[in-house]
Amino acid sequence: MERVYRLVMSSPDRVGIVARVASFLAQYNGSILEANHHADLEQGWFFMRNEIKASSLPFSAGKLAEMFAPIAADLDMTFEVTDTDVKKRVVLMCSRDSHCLADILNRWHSGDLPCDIPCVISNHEDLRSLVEWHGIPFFHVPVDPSNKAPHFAEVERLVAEHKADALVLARYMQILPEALCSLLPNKIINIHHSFLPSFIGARPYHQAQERGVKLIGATCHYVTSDLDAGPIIDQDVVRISHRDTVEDMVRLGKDCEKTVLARGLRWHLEDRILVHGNKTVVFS
Ligand SMILES: Nc1nc2c(c(=O)[nH]1)N[C@@H](CN(C=O)c1ccc(C(=O)N[C@@H](CCC(=O)O)C(=O)O)cc1)CN2
Repeated sequence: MERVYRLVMSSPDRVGIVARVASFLAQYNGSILEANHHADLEQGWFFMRNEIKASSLPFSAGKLAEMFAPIAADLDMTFEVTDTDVKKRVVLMCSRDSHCLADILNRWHSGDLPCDIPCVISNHEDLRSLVEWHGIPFFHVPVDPSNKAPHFAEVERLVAEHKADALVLARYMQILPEALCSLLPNKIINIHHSFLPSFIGARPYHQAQERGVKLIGATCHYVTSDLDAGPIIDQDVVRISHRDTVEDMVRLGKDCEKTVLARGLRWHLEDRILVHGNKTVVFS
């Protein structure tokens, strides 16, 4: 695959941003392979994402960031430069349900997810064999419901030890403390098994059954200390009827959860998600 640098930007909206960035890249013969931008007129904010052919530039991704910094400063712009040759290190977290974890591991194993998975952390032993079949270290870190602090201290230690760039909660069923959430802002991805903002928290399918809804769904979102209220990355829904039990919903929901999580993770890995406040712009 062609090595690409990704330049992801956001700033107060003004005329001339696209021209300034394009002229800067053209000045150094930068070949733009993909360009996306969006002006949020309500917020007065501008979002932009460029993919640049790495071999067309006479310098590294780090030098590109250094050369672009003065233009960003002039535009009050925040920006990031990433390099497709540098894979993100994604630590997965799970509990007992295997479908989302198995799907992510399979997509990674087949090369469909361009990331490294340095380890998997779980509060249960159930999924060890699945993870170790893929040759990935599995860490069982039990939770004492009366004192969860040791669990999360060990999770933080493992996250640091494995130099995680992102966490994926693949049906991990514990609420992360603020300290852990703030370690990786907008880099902890959760798959919640409801169409948020409906049915936050535990047992959303039971809540759906109780409410008598005709659609269930899944939501991939960034994790914050506000439970299931972080920036939404992707969602989808499945039709159900009065004939469906909670068990039917669990079965019908699994494909939806897997698809939504995989799509959300891929977009994160490709730097396609820009967060502003509690909302996202996704250049899918
Ligand atoms: N800080 C955050 N942590 C988590 C979030 C989040 O948005 N912020 N998302 C979840 C969501 N989730 C599943 O999708 C989830 C929500 C609530 C609970 C829960 O109440 N768990 C209990 C323990 C349950 C058990 O031991 O079986 C609790 O933590 O007290 C679980 C999952 C994931 N975390």
